Amino acid sequence: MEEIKSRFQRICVFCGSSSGKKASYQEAAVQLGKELVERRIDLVYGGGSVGLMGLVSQAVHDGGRHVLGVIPKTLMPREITGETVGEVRAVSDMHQRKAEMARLADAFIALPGGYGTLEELLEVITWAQLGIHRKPVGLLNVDGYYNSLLSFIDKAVDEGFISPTSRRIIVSAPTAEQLVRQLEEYVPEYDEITSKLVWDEVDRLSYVPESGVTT
Ligand SMILES: CC(C)=CCNc1ncnc2c1ncn2[C@@H]1O[C@H](COP(=O)(O)O)[C@@H](O)[C@H]1O
Repeated sequence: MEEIKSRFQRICVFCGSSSGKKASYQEAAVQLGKELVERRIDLVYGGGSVGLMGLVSQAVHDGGRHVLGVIPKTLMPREITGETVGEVRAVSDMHQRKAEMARLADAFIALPGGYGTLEELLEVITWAQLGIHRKPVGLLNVDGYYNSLLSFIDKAVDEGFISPTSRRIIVSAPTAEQLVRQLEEYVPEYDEITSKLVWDEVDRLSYVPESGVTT
C-alpha cells in the first residue's frame, strides 16, 4: 500500500458505541481506519471495542499505526466497553476524556453515532467557533446519515443563530478518502471578535509535538 504524507500526526475519531443497522456504516469505519494508516496518521478515540469504535481502532491497529484509547475509569471493565487495542489512558471522568482526546489530536472526524458522538462533535465545533483550537473538524456523512443534521445547521444559519463563517467549520464528505483530503486543505477562518479572544494555556488545545503522545 502506498503511504501518503499527511499534515496530521494524530486524528481523534468520534463514533457510535453501536455498529448501526447498515453494513455501510461498519464498512466506513474500517475504511476510515485504513485511510489513516495509508496517510501514516495515529488514532485517538474513546477506547474499547464496542460498535464502530471497535472497528475503526482495530483497522488502525492492524495497519501498524498507534492507537490511544482515552477511557474513564468507570467504563473500563471489559464487560462494558470490551478490550482496547493499543495504548489505554485512564481518566477520571467524561469531561477529562473529551479534553484529553481534543488536546492530543490534530483534527477530528465524526463517523455515524448517537448522542455521545453528537455531543463530542458539537463540542469541538463550538471550541473552534470560540477560537480555543484551530483544528479541522470533519463529518463522515456515510449514506447521508448526517443530512438532516446538516439541514438543521443550515436552518440555524438562515435563522441567524450560526454565522456563515462558523458554518464553514464543518467539513463533510461521503467517503473517508475525500474527507481526509478536504481536512488536509482546510484553512480556519475567524471573525473579528473571535480572533481577539485570548484563552489560558489550559483551555487552549495546542497541536501535539512531533515526538508523539504527551502525558
Ligand atoms: C454503559 C455504556 C452504555 C457503555 C457504552 N460504551 C461506551 N464505551 C466507550 N465510550 C463510549 C461508550 N458510550 C459512549 N461513549 C463515548 O461516546 C461516543 C459514542 O457514543 P454514542 O454511541 O454515539 O452515543 C464515543 O465517541 C465515546 O467517546
